[in-house]
Amino acid sequence: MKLAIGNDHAGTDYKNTIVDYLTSQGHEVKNYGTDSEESVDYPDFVHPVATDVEKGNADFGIIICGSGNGANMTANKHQKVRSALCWTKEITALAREHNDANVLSIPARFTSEPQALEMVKTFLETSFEGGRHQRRVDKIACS
Ligand SMILES: O=C(CO)[C@H](O)[C@H](O)[C@H](O)COP(=O)(O)O
Repeated sequence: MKLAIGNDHAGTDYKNTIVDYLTSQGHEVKNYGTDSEESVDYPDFVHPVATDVEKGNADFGIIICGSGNGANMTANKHQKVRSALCWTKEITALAREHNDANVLSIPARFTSEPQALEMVKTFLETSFEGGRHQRRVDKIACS
């Protein structure tokens, strides 16, 4: 898969672990995140991920900040992006099954690293169920 990942200073360690895992699995990963722990502004590192997903240059995006909220809000400004803030494997599976999420937002300061990795695996392995959920997803967009 083609994946795009972005993070601020709160997510650098998690990003490195996730990128190592994804590349070891043969995924193509574009890293838009900061590689430092110096304080930065999360929108600068999230908009490029959302743009890639929106334009079809990435199958999925993964974004990481301290709470996951700022990154999630930023990504969801993009028309074709459905970014889900997730903190458990179960919520992550539902974000794919019911919401057809195409971006996973991880709250690095409120999930363990193994749990974040588990969420990434679940996100990529879980399919959208369609059916009644498609109708609801179609109603999310406002133009
Ligand atoms: O969680 C975040 C945005 O939703 C960011 O990662 C920041 O860490 C958060 O805003 C806290 O800021 P700080 O500069 O790291 O104290």
